[in-house]
Amino acid sequence: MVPMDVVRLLDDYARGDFFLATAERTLHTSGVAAALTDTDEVGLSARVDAALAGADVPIAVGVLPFDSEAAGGTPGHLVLPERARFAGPPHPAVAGAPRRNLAQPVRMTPVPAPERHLDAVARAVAALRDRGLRKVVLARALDLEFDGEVGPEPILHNLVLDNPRGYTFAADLPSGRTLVGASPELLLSRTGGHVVSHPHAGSMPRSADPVTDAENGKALLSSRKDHIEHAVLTEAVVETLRPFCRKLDAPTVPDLVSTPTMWHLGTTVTGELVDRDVTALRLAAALHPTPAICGTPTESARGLVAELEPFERGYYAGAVGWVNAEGDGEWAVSIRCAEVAERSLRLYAGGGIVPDSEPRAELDETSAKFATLLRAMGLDSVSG
Ligand SMILES: C=C(O[C@@H]1C=C(C(=O)O)C=C[C@H]1O)C(=O)O
Repeated sequence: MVPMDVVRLLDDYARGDFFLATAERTLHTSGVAAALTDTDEVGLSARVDAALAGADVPIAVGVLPFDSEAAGGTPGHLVLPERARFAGPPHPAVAGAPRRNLAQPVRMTPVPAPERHLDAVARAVAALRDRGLRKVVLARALDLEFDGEVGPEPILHNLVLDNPRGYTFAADLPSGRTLVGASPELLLSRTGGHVVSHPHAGSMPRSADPVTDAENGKALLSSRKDHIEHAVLTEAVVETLRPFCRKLDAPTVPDLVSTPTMWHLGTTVTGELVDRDVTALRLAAALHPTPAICGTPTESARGLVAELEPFERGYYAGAVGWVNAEGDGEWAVSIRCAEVAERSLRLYAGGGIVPDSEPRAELDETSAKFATLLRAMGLDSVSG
């Protein structure tokens, strides 16, 4: 097989396609041979297996929502494409490629207003204590409106240039909108019997000043609050994967992970499957929603999210990825992303709240997380 040129794959991406770039490979698919949409993720996974068995192009790509049981029922949505092409990773090949220019928005509206988010965090802290939760993840949105059409293509292009690591994606949604983003976080990958998850929790912003930047990384490594937030997550991932695995390893101390905009605590969990019939999609559905984007215990946290956030998350804080006929695949947590409509965009950013969380620091953390998308759009970070 002639290796595909990754730059061409990126240039070929157009609204409606699927694109996922990682440090190891790039995937671009186009066309729709079959589309499967279901609010039952385990059922969806079985339907995808059946469809893949007879498919000409034996891969399925798509998205899982944050909460398929939410009012309005956002379904999981997978497509068996007409064409699928893999290439090597975009970096370093794309280094030096020119950035694309985007129109400036005519309006930027935080949802809710920053003061309301501060209030929601304070209420979340109180609810954790009153209801006995260990953690909840609260998000906010930022709406950008434009005079003319804004396509996902230039945003994806700039995100790929900006993010040498992680999972940079564009996925078509059932609404015809596009989810575009650059997530640092691997929910699950499966290669043969080998599974990997790289959950993230605990955050500090990067800084342009090298001294402050190094201090922020160090502060995160020694923050008790962030280690608690992280331990809740790792425990849940290990517990969920354990029944599927005959061997499972998770280091007891997390790593310091960096993206161009954030520092995080991350733990690489690896395992060997008992049963190779369990696909990457099935495992992703079992793990999702992790405490990285929901909380612990899951159901109470999901309820608190619905009470305190004034919007539906849709496909933000869900999962994006692919699975093939062998059951291999990779699924990233769909964060650091935006939903792109014709003339508007909704960005999302959230953070884990534990009993020691400070509202102001949590608001600032979400502002820092918006920067992944804002930078790709040629905009400065928002404050507040
Ligand atoms: C929820 C988000 O990020 C998640 C929350 C984190 C945290 O609370 O420290 C860290 C990484 C992500 O798992 C987001 O970016 O929107």
